[in-house]
Amino acid sequence: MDIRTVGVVGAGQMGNGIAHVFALAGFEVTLHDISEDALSRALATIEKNLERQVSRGKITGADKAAAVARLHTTKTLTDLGQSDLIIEAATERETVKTAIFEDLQPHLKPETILTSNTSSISITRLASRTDRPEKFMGFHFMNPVPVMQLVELIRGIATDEETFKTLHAVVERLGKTAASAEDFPAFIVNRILMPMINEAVYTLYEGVGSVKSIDESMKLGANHPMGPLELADFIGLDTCLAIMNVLHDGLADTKYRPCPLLTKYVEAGWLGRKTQRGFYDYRGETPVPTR
Ligand SMILES: CC(=O)CC(=O)SCCNC(=O)CCNC(=O)[C@H](O)C(C)(C)COP(=O)(O)OP(=O)(O)OC[C@H]1O[C@@H](n2cnc3c(N)ncnc32)[C@H](O)[C@@H]1OP(=O)(O)O
Ligand SMILES: NC(=O)C1=CN([C@@H]2O[C@H](COP(=O)(O)OP(=O)(O)OC[C@H]3O[C@@H](n4cnc5c(N)ncnc54)[C@H](OP(=O)(O)O)[C@@H]3O)[C@@H](O)[C@H]2O)C=CC1
Repeated sequence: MDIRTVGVVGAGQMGNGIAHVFALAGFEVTLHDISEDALSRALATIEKNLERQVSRGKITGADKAAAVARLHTTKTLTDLGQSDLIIEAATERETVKTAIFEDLQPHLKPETILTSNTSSISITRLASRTDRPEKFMGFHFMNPVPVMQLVELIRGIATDEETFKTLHAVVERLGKTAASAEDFPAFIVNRILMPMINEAVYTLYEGVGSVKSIDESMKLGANHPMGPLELADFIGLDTCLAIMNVLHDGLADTKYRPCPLLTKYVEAGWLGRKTQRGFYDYRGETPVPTR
């Protein structure tokens, strides 16, 4: 199937990155969010990140202008109905995602492919709540989307070969690399990455190290580009906790138990960069560790 028009649901950090790379690659993109604020912030972020690519000589000013012209926003979910491809990138909560697909369904063309950018939730279960499980897939981008090369492709039990091939070709058109993962909790990247982040939070909780020493250790001692706590703040602590809960519930192994300190930060509303406070406080000039 030839994909030309793309509807992105959720204009948070992933939704804006996904809209950015699709518009730059020549797709017509409509970005939806329930909040007007989120839509304006997303457009401002996309403009800033495109400008950064222009200033580093990665794209031209004309590429940027053309990408911006291909970007549309809406608060009305049904405006996405005529898209060839839907990418759901709303909050990591199954009830939120299921409701979005249910609301969209009556307005879709029969051939529209549905995908979710979920970090962890069962693709088979999300697909089973739609009228087209054979045209449903996990389409997992990494953060920051304009920079990261990988896209995980996750088939549900009913996903057909044509859908897989179509999305594989879309990933190539974006200039990214696809990796196939089976539909088990958190797939590949987060099955490995999130327990490491959770272990870093336990290391902090048990007083083995401070925020600064844990992050410095992993940056300088293991050559990670960001320390695990800095990365957790970057991803969003609510998303990290949601993924750990899916691993814990789905694999029924105590090794995936979310650290109580991670739960506490989320309960405080300290969700990381997006709320300006997490393992670091971002309200000043430079990030200050909170422990
Ligand atoms: C939770 C999930 O479900 C799955 C996930 O996504 S897990 C998270 C996966 N992501 C990671 O692990 C990210 C780890 N961190 C990194 O790789 C790096 O710190 C980083 C790429 C984010 C930033 O790198 P840095 O060297 O500190 O910063 P900086 O020099 O400003 O940026 C590096 C490059 O990225 C570009 N860049 C950074 N953010 C960007 C953005 N949002 N948009 C466009 N370009 C961006 C910069 O322009 C720069 O480009 P050049 O190399 O051409 O100069
Ligand atoms: N953060 C990361 O590093 C990665 C995240 N993901 C996945 O991407 C998805 C989005 O994550 P992320 O962008 O970080 O989250 P954010 O919290 O940044 O953004 C989520 C956005 O979805 C909006 N939203 C909530 N409910 C609805 C709805 N019913 N309809 C439309 N929009 C809605 C939220 O609005 P409001 O704020 O008003 O609630 C918010 O703007 C999640 O499934 C996450 O697991 C995948 C890869 C990496």
